[in-house]
Amino acid sequence: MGKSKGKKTQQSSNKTQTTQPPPESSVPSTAVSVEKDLSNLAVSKTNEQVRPVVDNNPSLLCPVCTALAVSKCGGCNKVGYCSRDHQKQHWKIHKNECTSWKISQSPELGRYLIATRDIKAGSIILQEKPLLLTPPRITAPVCLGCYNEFLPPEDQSGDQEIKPGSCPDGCGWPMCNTESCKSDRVDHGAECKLTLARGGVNVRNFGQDHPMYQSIGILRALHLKETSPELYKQLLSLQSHSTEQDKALKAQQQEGVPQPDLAMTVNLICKFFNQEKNNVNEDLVKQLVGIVETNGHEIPLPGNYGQINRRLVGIYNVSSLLEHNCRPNCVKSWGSKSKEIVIRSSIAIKKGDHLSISYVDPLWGTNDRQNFLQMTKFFTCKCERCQDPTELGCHISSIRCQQIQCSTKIEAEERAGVGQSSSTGMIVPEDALNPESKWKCLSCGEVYPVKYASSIAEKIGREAEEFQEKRGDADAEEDFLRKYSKVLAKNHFYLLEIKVELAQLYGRTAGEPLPMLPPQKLLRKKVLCEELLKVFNIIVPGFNRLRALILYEYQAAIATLSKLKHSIGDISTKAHIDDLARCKQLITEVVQVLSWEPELSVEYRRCEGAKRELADLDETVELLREMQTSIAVSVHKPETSDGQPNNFITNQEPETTVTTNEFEEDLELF
Ligand SMILES: C[S@@+](CC[C@H](N)C(=O)[O-])C[C@H]1O[C@@H](n2cnc3c(N)ncnc32)[C@H](O)[C@@H]1O
Repeated sequence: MGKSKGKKTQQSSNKTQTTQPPPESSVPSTAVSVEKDLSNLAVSKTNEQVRPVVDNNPSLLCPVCTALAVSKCGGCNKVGYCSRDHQKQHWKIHKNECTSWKISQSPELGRYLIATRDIKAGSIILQEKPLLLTPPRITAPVCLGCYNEFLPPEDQSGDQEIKPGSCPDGCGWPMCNTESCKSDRVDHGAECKLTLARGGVNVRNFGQDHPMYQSIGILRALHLKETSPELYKQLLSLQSHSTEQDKALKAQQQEGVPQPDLAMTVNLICKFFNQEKNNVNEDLVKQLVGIVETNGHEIPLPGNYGQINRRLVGIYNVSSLLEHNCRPNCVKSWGSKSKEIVIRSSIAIKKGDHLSISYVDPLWGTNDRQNFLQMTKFFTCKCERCQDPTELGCHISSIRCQQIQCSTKIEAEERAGVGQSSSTGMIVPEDALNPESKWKCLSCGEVYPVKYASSIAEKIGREAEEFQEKRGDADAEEDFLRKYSKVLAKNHFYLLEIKVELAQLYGRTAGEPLPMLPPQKLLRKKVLCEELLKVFNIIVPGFNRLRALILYEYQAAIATLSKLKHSIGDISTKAHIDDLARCKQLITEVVQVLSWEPELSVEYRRCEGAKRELADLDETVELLREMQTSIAVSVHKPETSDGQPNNFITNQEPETTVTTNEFEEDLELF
C-alpha cells in the first residue's frame, strides 16, 4: 500500500541490445509451474524495424544441426540449441525473431505476457494483424466498409454527411456511395456472403441502435472458420467469460436494467442466418459474443475533421493476452490501413515484469475503474494503484475533510503553494478495494460512512453533467475548478478532466491565440500543465498520448513566456536559448509519440504541426546563438581600432539566467 514515486520506480537500466545472443536456459524449462510457457502463438511478421515474430512451433531440435536441443534461447525461450556455439551461429537469424516476451499463466490472471529481457521505453514489443474486425455489437447503422455512421435522412444536410447507398453485391446492407467503400469490401465479404445466402436484408432506421448489427461480429467469426481455420482456432482459444456474462445479464434483467438482448443475437445467427444447419448453437454464439466483448480493442478511426467518430472493434491473437493495469507499462496504437495493432513499452521494463495496458481511462477514479472492469471484463483489479486508497498519492478519488482544523491546514498549504498532491485533510476509503468501506480523514482521523463520499461524488457528477454545455468556456471552467476544489481533492477526476481541457484551451482559441494570450493566462496554462504532468508521471508514466498532448501545450507556454521575457529584457539571450532548447527536447518527444497516432487524427495533425515548430525552433535558436556570438565578440574586443579600450558595453546581456523552473527536473522520466 506504500506510496510510489512513479519516476523513481519506473527507472531501469536502458541497456542497448547486445550483438551476443541472450544466455541459454536449460531444456526442459525449469520455470515455476504457475508460469507455464505457452509461447506458441503466431504473430504476423512485421515490416517496421526489427520485429519479434513468434515461433509457431517451438522446436527442441537445434536449428543449425537438427540435433536434440539441450538449452533454449534465454531471450524468448522458444528456440532450442545443441550447444552455445550453434546458438551463437544462429543468432544472426534468430535476433530478428527473438521476442522480448513470453506467455505465462496464473490462476488469478489467466494467460498474460511477461518480459523475457529488459526493454527500453518506446520500443515496439509486438505488432500483429487482427483476427477479426467488427463494428460494436450495439450500434446504429454504419457503413460496413469505412464504419461511418449514417445519419437519419432528416439530419443529412451538407456534402460531408455520409449518405447510405447499398452494397453493390445486392445483399442489402447499407454502404457509403464512395468508390473506396464500394471497391474495398474485404471486411464486409463475410456477412455479405451469408446474407445473400438467406435472400438479403433490409436495414433502415438510421440514427438509432439497430438489432441487425448484433450479427456482424459473429458472422465474420463464422466466416473465418471456413476461410482460415487456423485463425478461427486462435479466436476460439481466447477467453469468453460467457458463463459470467450470462449470469450478469440475468441479474441485471431482474433489476430492470435494459440489456442488449443476447437471445436476439442467438436467434439472428441460428435462425435468421440459418447457421443451425452448420451446427452453430446458442453456446457457440454466446462464446463468440463473449470473446469479442472480453478481448475487443476499440480502434480509433478519425473522421474528416480528425475527430474520432467511428467505432471499430479489433480482436488480436497475442495482444488480447495483455493484462490490465491501472498504471500500465505499455501503450497501443494502430496502423492506418491494415488495422495492425502495435504494442510499445511506455516506460523501461525489467526482465520478468508483466506487460500491461489499461482497459479503462486511467484518469477515472478507482470506483469507476473497478465497476467498469467488473461489469465488462469480470475481474477485480488488484494493482498497486487500486489497492492504495490515495491512488499512489495522487488522490484521484479523494474528497476534502470539512472539519475546521483540516480546512485551515489545507488553506495554509495552498497559501504556501504546496499541496497539489498533499494528503492533508484528504478523506479516502479505509479499504480501497471494498466499495462498502468507510472513509476516513488522513489528518484528523474522522470516519465517514461510505454514503457520505458517494453522495458527494454523485451530486458533483450530476453538476459536471449539466456543466457539459459550458465546456470550452475558460472562465466557466475556472469557476468550476474553484467551486469544487473546496470539496474535492485537487487532482480529483472531475477536476482533472477540466484541467486537461483548460490546459489545451488557453492560447488555442481564435480570439486569444498564444502570442496574444495575456501573461497571467500564459502562466496559468503553464501551471496547469505542470500539475497535470506531475499526476501523469505517477498514474500513466512514460510515453503516451495524454502526456504528449499536455507536453505540447507546456512547451508552447514556456516558449511564449520566454520570448515575452526576453523581449522586455527580463532574461538573457542565454537563458532564452536554454528555455528554447528545453522546448526542443519536449517537442521531440511530442513528435515521437504523436506520430504513432492514426493518420488524419487530431493528434497526428498536431504532430505534423509540432514537426514544423521544431524546425522553427531550430532556426530561432540558431539566430539567437549568432546574435549572442556577435555580441560576445564586440563585448570582448580588447581595444578599438584606434588602440583605446573598448567601452561599448550597452549591448551586453544581463547576467540573469532565469530559466523555466525546478519542475523541469520532475519531468525527467527516463
Ligand atoms: C483480454 S483478456 C486477457 C487474457 C486472458 N487472461 C486469457 O487468459 O485469455 C481479459 C481477461 O483477463 C483477465 N485479466 C486481465 N487483467 C487482469 C487483472 N489485472 N487482474 C485479474 N484478471 C485480469 C480477466 O479475466 C479479463 O477478463
